Amino acid sequence: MADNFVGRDMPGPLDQDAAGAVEQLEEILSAQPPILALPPVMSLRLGYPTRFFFDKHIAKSLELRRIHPATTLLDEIKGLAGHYLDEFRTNVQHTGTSMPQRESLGTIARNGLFKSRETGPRGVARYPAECTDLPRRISSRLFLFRESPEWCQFLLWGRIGREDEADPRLAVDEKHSLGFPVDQEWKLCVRNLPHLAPGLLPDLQELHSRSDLIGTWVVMTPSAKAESLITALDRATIPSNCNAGTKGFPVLPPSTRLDPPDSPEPVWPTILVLNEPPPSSGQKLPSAGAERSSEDVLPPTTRRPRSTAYDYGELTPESLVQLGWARAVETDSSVIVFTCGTLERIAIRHRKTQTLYLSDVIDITEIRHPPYLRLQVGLFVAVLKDALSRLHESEVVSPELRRSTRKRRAPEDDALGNQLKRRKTATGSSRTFERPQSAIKIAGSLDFMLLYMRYGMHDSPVPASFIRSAPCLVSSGDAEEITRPSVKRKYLREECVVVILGPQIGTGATGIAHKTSLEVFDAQGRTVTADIVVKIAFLAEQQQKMRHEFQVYRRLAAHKVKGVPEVYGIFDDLEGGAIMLLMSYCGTTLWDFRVDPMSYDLDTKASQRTRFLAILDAIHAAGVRHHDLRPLNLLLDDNGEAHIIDFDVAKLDPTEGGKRRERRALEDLLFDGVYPDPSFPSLPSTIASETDG
Ligand SMILES: Nc1ncnc2c1ncn2[C@@H]1O[C@H](COP(=O)(O)OP(=O)(O)OP(=O)(O)O)[C@@H](O)[C@H]1O
Repeated sequence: MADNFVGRDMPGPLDQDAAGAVEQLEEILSAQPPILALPPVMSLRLGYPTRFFFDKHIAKSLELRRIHPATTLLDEIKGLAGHYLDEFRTNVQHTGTSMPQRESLGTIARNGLFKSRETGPRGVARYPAECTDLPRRISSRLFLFRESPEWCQFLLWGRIGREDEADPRLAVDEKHSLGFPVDQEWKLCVRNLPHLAPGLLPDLQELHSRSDLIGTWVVMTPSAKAESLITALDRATIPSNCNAGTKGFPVLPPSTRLDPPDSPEPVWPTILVLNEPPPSSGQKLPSAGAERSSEDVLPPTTRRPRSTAYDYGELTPESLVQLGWARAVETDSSVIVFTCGTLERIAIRHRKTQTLYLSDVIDITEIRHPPYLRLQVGLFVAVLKDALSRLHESEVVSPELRRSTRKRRAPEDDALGNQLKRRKTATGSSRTFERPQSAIKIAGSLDFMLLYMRYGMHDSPVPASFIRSAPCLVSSGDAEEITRPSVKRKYLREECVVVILGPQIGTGATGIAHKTSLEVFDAQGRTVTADIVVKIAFLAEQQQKMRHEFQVYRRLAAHKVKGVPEVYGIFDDLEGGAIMLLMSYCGTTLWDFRVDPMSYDLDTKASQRTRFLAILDAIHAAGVRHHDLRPLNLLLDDNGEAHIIDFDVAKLDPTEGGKRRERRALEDLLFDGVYPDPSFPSLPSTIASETDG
């Protein structure tokens, strides 16, 4: 398990004296990394992932405003590696240390080639994951475990994010970072850390609790285009406006969010040449606090022909920088590495001046001063040092800005991925959700929606415009299918449903679920609100699943089934990319109510178990089989009322035998704690067609 990564000494030659040890280290770090070779693939698009939807909603104070060259950055990083190697040289404690084996680099490369078995960014990511194994061991030994006789693998590198798994058709993926080993409960794995430098343990624990992803790596597959993008990054211009195209919208009251500060003692002082405030974004916003704008709301004029169409943006130097920057804001990283396995650039995000400082281009297999692996040692030390030095500065930062990425992880088979294998998560908020029917009723009759994001790094400068594409099932249970209304040139404020997305509460195969506040005006002009849940789907398959799920809810609503979410419709993003299912909040999952986090025992009362079975009977009576009954889809609300959610793989008109088997499976789950591994999403077998008898 995760513990394996800690304290695993690499077998090495006999003890060294100080000079010999350093010499051996230098030799290891001078080795040239192998050349990356990937299996050929048919077509991969070097496009901007659909996450650009979220990037349009980054708070103004966190946006990228300026790019500046940092010609001394590589020297700074090289100097840092040198400093810690010198310290190692003078530190007598290491006598008796066995060296990590240089040969391990040899085992990953044959004839100077690193052959990745996988394709796309996954294949490229294997390269740093394995080639930087030694630099990671060495940097953690030099910086964190100064007295250790071992070269343990404490720093992990990999990809996270099952919540929006890497699109296999894309040749770029920005979700890579450093991380620490964790235990089953996602706590920093502190066993076998007796040699941690004094006083560091609480800091590491705090760092891990705030952000378990350190640094941002944007990985592209190697190609002439990827190389030209990396080369041209310093010529990228900042677009004056990359927000949604809505105009005349109401502005939310100012947020109380505090943005994280930079380190008071930057690891890269010579590169920070700018001290003046960031240039303005050039965008004119309506005056703040204009809760009720006198202007009409104007939907964007440039629209995608079909809002459900999933399309990648163009990957240009501008959008590549934007991609890395947005991810760094999300993970609160100061360092962004752009790599395509052949060329690389290191960038520093300076928060105060909203500036990205860009290093010179690094030719991975050619660079000699410093050699690539030595540069990596300095880089990893720099990333850690910066993150730790910012810890005490950012104590005041609102916990809201802490990342919401510690949700369901993508288990990839690299070191970080393996330990990140995790169930989908509900935050188990104690907040009580209200659901005044008046707000829902009014919203049910409106077709135009303004979406604001307000959580973490998001504070929409401009809301996105959405149009209804499926009806509210509460206003009319047996709602007719609606054709998407045509978009009007302008809307009065009272014609708009305002939704303000809060933090994620869970993720799954269909999309990302958020706590959301819904606001509309009533007939008297008063604002009425309701707390709801919104599930967002981006990819074409997700959207298809979501529309199927809606059809299932329609059937359930027509049969007046209680104990399932109330559904308030689907809205499509006018500028493309996303569709959203609006529904009622159903509480916390049984998984989160486990008696003991280490066990699979569920904490339910007899009456709740009976109620879950009664809900399933009603679902079956309506002619629906759920096909995915797991503790993550069984919820108890604040009043202890049972709910069954997640009908994206449900089937209509199932066989009697299928229904009986599903009921027995639910009984097993509720009474005997027998259920599928919650780490994994709906298994293909559960989606299989209804052929059973
Ligand atoms: N109406 C709701 N009320 C409360 N929490 C919800 C609601 N809908 C979704 N969630 C949370 O979000 C998580 C993911 O939602 P859901 O299961 O609907 O997504 P999915 O993409 O269909 O997942 P799966 O991969 O299991 O099919 C749930 O496990 C739950 O924690």
